[in-house]
Amino acid sequence: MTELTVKNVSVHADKSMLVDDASFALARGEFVALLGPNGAGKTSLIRAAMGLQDVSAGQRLLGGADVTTLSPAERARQIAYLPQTRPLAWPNSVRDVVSLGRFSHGAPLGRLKGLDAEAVDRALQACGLSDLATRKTNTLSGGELARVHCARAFAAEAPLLIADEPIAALDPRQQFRILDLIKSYVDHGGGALVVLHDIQLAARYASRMIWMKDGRIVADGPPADTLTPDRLKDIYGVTARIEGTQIFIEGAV
Ligand SMILES: Nc1ncnc2c1ncn2[C@@H]1O[C@H](COP(=O)(O)OP(=O)(O)OP(=O)(O)O)[C@@H](O)[C@H]1O
Repeated sequence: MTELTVKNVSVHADKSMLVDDASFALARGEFVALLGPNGAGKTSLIRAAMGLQDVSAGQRLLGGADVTTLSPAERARQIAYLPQTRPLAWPNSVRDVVSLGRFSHGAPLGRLKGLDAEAVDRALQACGLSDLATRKTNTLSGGELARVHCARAFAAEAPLLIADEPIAALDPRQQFRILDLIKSYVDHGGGALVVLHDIQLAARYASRMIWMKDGRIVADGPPADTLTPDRLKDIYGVTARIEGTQIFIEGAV
């Protein structure tokens, strides 16, 4: 079932067109990679899709309802959002940060109980953080912190997840770990839209790739159909060879 539908959405800021007539849908059971060069409009599009950014045209439907008619908590119960910038101003414990994922369920501040506490425990365990639950977040490595942010998103136990560059600045093992966690979430019935700059990893994990350039979606489909040397040349301005699942980027055009 399609949970999130974006129809002919455009976003302007001042006189600039950030997103131009974009349409896509995200359903449960899909791992969708959103790709495109810096400044293509990926973050603007996903923020618009969730109703966090005003649009100049188009519709955003979440579970059939216009997102703008849903409260922030109602939206958060349906879409867990892992933004690109994830400030943690205070050195809270890992468990407290992951618990933030339950606020959309009305969980109170302080120690969580019952179903909320169980959801936090499940998210900590899924992300391999049970042993780090009492650690302060300012003592963690970048890879551990990335897993904390994932766990916070998973703790919401929302049917959809939107993650904006969740593997930026992580080493290869940590990148696989995060993408494996998202894959497992999808295998268990979630739907994920993930902004990625690593084309190879996107092709390996995604069931669908949405390609953006200059604010427009220029292709949307399985890697086998949409990942081509011509696409990489058009979108990123690079020459590339593709052999099976291997992508060899040879240089700038
Ligand atoms: N509020 C704003 N006012 C003016 N321009 C903006 C505003 N927000 C974003 N932009 C511009 O819109 C363009 C698209 O930005 P966006 O963050 O959506 O791109 P992106 O594809 O997510 O980029 P990246 O891969 O670098 O994160 C950029 O050129 C950015 O400078």
